[in-house]
Amino acid sequence: MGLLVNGEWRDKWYNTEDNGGEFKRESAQCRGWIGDDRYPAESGRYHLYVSLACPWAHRTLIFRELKQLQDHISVSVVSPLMLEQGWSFDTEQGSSGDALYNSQHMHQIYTRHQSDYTGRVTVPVLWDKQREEIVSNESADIIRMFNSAFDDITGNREDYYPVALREEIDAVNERVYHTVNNGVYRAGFATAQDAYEKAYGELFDTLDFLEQRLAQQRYLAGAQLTEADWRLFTTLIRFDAVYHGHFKCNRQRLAEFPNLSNYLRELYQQTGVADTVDFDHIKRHYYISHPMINPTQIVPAGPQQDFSARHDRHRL
Ligand SMILES: N[C@@H](CCC(=O)N[C@@H](CS)C(=O)NCC(=O)O)C(=O)O
Repeated sequence: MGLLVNGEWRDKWYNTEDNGGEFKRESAQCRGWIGDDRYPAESGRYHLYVSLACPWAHRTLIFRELKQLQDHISVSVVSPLMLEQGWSFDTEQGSSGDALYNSQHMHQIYTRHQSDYTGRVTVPVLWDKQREEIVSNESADIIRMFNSAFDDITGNREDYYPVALREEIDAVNERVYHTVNNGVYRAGFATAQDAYEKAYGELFDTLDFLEQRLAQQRYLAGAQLTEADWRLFTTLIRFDAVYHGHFKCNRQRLAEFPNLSNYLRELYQQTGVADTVDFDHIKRHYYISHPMINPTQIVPAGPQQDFSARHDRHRL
């Protein structure tokens, strides 16, 4: 685990000391947009680098399924283990290999984009095969592009960010991002008790709020499934297997929230979504890649979960 400094890899963990023990996530640096002059929407031109373990990358894989982009955007999957060299393409550990350049490590993709790149080497990455550069390494942007940029190519016009619901979606996203998506990391990577307790408190306040909301409406922004739901989904699906124990988010398990757990099963059962969920990668990534949290690197055998079980969301 580390970062690039002027194109050189340095093996270094997150610095929480300068922030009173709080984990602060760096902003993504590459923010290009499909549909702009540089990056026209074309079938076969773009490639996604993802980890099946990573909740941010997971969003992009879900949108690739929902928007039927599988034949238009190719994918490489990194190994679940993020160790001294960061994300790797170790096929023995479950990576698909780098389909474009046969690289060994993800940091080589970043230095191919910019030889003196400085910053963390994160997934997902949307890569332009023609210009040989990163279009975007921000999942929130990538799913917005996937939502509409390729509609003329696929003919799929399903809209997960409809104009009429944007204000509502943006408001939910804002709270869910800070307190849930990033909230579990703020709890898990905290190196001071008060920083951990703050993240823990905010996380469960938001889960209580969402549980209430889902008692009255089927989805986060109302009667229609939107981007806000998919952004929450990738954290919820990992909750009991990883965040509850490994990140100490243990006031209760997600399975103990009746509405959230039924809602989670409904989302999991949408066409194509179950294929994007890989608990082997998810569990091995977190429990092995963070030795300061889990020094034995033992991967827990449980919990037993069945997301294909019946849900009750039709009642709303
Ligand atoms: N803002 C980014 C965050 C992505 C991110 O932090 N990914 C994690 C994996 S879950 C990563 O690659 N971390 C490596 C690191 O921080 O060095 C996004 O949403 O796309």
